[in-house]
Amino acid sequence: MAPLSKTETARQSRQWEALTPALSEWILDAISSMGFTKTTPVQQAAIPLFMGNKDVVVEAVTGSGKTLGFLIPVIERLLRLEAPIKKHHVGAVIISPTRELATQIQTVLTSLLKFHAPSASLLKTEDEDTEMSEADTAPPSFPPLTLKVVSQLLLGGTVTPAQDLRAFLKNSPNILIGTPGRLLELLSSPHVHCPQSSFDVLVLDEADRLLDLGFKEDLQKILSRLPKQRRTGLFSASVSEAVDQLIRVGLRNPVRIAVKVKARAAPSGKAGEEGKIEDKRTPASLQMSYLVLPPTYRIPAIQKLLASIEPQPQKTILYLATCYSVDYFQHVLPDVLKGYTIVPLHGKQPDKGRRKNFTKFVDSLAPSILLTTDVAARGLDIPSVDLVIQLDPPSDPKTFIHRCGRAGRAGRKGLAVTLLSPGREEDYVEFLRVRQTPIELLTSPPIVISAEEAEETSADIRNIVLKDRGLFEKAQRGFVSWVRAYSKHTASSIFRVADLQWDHLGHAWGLLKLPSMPELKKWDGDRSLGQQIDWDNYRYLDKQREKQRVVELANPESKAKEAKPLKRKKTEEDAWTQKKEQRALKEVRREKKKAKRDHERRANMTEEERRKDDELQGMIEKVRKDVAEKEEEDEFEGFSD
Ligand SMILES: Nc1ncnc2c1ncn2[C@@H]1O[C@H](COP(=O)(O)OP(=O)(O)OP(=O)(O)O)[C@@H](O)[C@H]1O
Repeated sequence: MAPLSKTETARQSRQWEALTPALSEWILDAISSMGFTKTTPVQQAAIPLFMGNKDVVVEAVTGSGKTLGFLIPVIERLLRLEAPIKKHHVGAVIISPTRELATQIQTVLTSLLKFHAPSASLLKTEDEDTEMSEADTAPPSFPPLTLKVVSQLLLGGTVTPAQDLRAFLKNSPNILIGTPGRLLELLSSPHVHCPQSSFDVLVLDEADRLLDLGFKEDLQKILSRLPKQRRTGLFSASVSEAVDQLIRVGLRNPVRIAVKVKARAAPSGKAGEEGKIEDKRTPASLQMSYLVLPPTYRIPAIQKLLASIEPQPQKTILYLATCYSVDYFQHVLPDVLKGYTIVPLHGKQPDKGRRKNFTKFVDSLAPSILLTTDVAARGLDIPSVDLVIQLDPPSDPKTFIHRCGRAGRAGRKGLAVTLLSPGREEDYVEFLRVRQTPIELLTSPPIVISAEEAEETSADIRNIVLKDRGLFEKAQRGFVSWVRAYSKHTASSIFRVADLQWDHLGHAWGLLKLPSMPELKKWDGDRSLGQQIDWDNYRYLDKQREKQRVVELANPESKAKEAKPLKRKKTEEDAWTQKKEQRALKEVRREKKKAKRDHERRANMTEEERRKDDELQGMIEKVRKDVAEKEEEDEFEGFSD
């Protein structure tokens, strides 16, 4: 691949009008009305190449304007075809890993197309919902051979595949934007055509994520349904080795465009010595920081951070490791982080709720915190997010820059803070530095937490849990899922279950006892966490559940009787639990053996060899765990809660 000369790019003017080939007048109008006076560096480099006849692989920091960097060339290419694309033929496909991101791409596309009269005439307008006369709302008509861009959004969970097909047949879109599964379903229909004569361009947004194990198969099937003669663009803030594989499969002599940021590294400490200038994979406007705190100090630290940042953060994203942890903390945090609207968002929420919550966060006028998982790590463009907090670093280090990059977008100031535990987790800082993602200790605002404050917050959380037995169950489930996620960190030599301080974690979560789980088999600490709970009088807030509990408590036989019809399910669950425990035990044993082997193998390695070895082992481990997790999730889906 021929890398683009950076100096050459820098010399060019950053005016939209100066791009060659020149953009259409209506696109220039659209961009100017959006208030974008200059191109961003990635747009400057990618638009002319992708509009011309080049395949591109584009890596540019989060929030740097990649969406327009591919949408403008896609539109321009379709509108420069010699004749309109035939009915039920597709000219372009844009693939995104999440529904939210696909929806966002569609929104940006629509806001551009409003400026293209022939395409705008086919957009559904708000007027359709008003009571204007037909004559007022009738779209202007254009000769049949006028080139137009019509798009369709394809998302799992919203409408059925049959409805997608019906909409396709009715509107005959020439751009499809969607998540891989739904796109594949539509492209598999014999009524949807992508022949060489019509199909022009494919875009993979967040390309590296699309190549992760979960999507790879669908993606390859999609590729097999598209003609080989086409333009292809891969866009992401983190182009990994996996993308290099795809380049070999689907791209022709692509140009690689890498827009990185130069930053001065932290000085070595020697007198008069300045830090070196290094490449950074995160935007200059984003301050990337960390705090080292024991588990019980973390929520008080978040309280303090929110209180000491000036001006007060209006939109914050707080990342947790799992859906079940979000499901638990959404009930606890409103009482602990007072003054903030807490909005939960995770992949196990029903689709309608997920969309509603996302809109609630985006539209909120009050200071709000989106409590979420990696489902909201990539691509989401909510310009008013000024703070990102990672209560847990992500299992996959690639996700790290995407999570942080939800703040500090398009040159706006942002702060991303990652919370690490003292000890081995502190090695994560160096681990990130080597990956051109330097983070620095947060010193301003200073966050100092006393042991009393930490204890008080744990007690507050526990008191919230004590009000509802249902919350206790959510806490237990959330904690187990968190431990499981922790054991799956790619950087497995940094995040080790064996190093976890169970009692501290239990208090930090407000647990009333530690759940019984294989990871705790050999732990001889106090599983009751020093709590004396009157379990018989510990009530559910939910009236139905409480009634049932009281009946069962008074008459244990009725419980046995009631349980009878469920016997088959119970047996299955028991078997599942046993199987899970055995698997986890095996895992613990294997990890121990592996740690011993690794120690012997690495004893004579240089630091560089060790770093490479870490990367390699991490990749192997991730593939193994992804497969195991998928198997386990498939089993788990079979049981209702
Ligand atoms: N030329 C421009 N000038 C100023 N702002 C711009 C320009 N182009 C795009 N933006 C704005 O920058 C923000 C980030 O753009 P976008 O979402 O495309 O970033 P991205 O590079 O795709 O980020 P990520 O890697 O996180 O997906 C958006 O709010 C967008 O409207």
